[in-house]
Amino acid sequence: MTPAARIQAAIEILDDILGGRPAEQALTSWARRSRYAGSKDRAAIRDHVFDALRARRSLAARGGAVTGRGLMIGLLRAQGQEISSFFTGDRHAPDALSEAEQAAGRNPEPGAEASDIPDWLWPEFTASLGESAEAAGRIMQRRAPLHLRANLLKTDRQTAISLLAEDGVVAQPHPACATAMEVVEGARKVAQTRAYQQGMVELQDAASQAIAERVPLRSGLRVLDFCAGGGGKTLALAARVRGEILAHDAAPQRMRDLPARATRAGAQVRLVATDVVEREAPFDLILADVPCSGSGSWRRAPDGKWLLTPERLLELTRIQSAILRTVSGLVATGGQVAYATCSMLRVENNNIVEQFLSENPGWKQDDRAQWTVLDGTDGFFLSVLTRVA
Ligand SMILES: C[S@@+](CC[C@H](N)C(=O)[O-])C[C@H]1O[C@@H](n2cnc3c(N)ncnc32)[C@H](O)[C@@H]1O
Repeated sequence: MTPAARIQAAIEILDDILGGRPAEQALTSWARRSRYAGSKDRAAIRDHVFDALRARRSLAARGGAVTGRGLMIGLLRAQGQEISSFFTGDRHAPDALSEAEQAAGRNPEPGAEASDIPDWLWPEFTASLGESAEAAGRIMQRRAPLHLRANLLKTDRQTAISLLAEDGVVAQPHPACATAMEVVEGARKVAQTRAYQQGMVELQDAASQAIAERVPLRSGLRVLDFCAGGGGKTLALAARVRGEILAHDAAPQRMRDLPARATRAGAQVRLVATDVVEREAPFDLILADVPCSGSGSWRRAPDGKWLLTPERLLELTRIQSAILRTVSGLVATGGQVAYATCSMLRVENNNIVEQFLSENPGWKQDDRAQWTVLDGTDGFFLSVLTRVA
């Protein structure tokens, strides 16, 4: 496909997404009906679509319309590209710009629009990030870095970096924690490397790894990952100890790949169904990596930023408080709960913990940490709570 044909494909997919279809489904549906597209075409089109979605609001201002065409015109303008060399009207290329399209478009307004944050969320976003809000918004307009975790059950970070290099992937240590690496070259080759296939490295954001490193874990503790999902943090915890980590999720199908991933990683993980969690209690340590807005990882799933509503955010905070109450009943005196989100919003982080502590005087907070996109990671929050009475 020519560069112009890729842009036309991105326009069609963006229109599908703007019509309400989730981004991944829209991309898959386009790929199914466009068998002529090779893997490089699909990757380039996906990049266009995600670049446009991350900065949807400011690009619509630049391009003059909230349509696939408007966003791609805005994207090319933001990149300083010559639009007429792609919008030619030739076969498979987008139609040439009309006079109205040439005249439309403006620079985004400073604040929420230039930072690509919905207006309703801007007060909460600025209250959460303070003076860094606009800088954080701008960072989130660009792609997230690719991070790997060295699996300490099988290797160390430096050996992993050397092994990856042998297979054409250049990675360097990331300062967030001792296992984290950032891929600086060869990102698309990671899954083919021996280090990945032999379970020496896992794909995982550096702050997600930093949470697993900071949780007060030691061998011999009874540990439950209560919201295990695909098991990214379960495996990172399991890599730190001898003995098993128990994994639970209210949607157990989310954990379906976890046993195979654990075997590949050499980790001991046991899945626990919801109806037997209480029978397994009390635990010494529970990680509650609760469902959240995902505002810390909107670079990876940018349609989440535009689909979030005030009502959904409120509902999420209620779910978060309810999960924290549930897990607090599953640890004995002296036991700990590590509450975590991949959000940068106060309402899902400090506010939930403060409310829990005010309602539960037998608990105290022992540790708290926050990572934002300004740290070169996704945004994450961790609070370690101890049952003292
Ligand atoms: C942020 S994700 C977990 C990500 C995972 N820990 C990781 O590192 O890959 C939150 C998970 O919580 C689960 N969940 C939602 N409500 C829950 C509940 N009431 N109890 C337990 N898990 C729940 C969801 O199914 C989802 O898999």
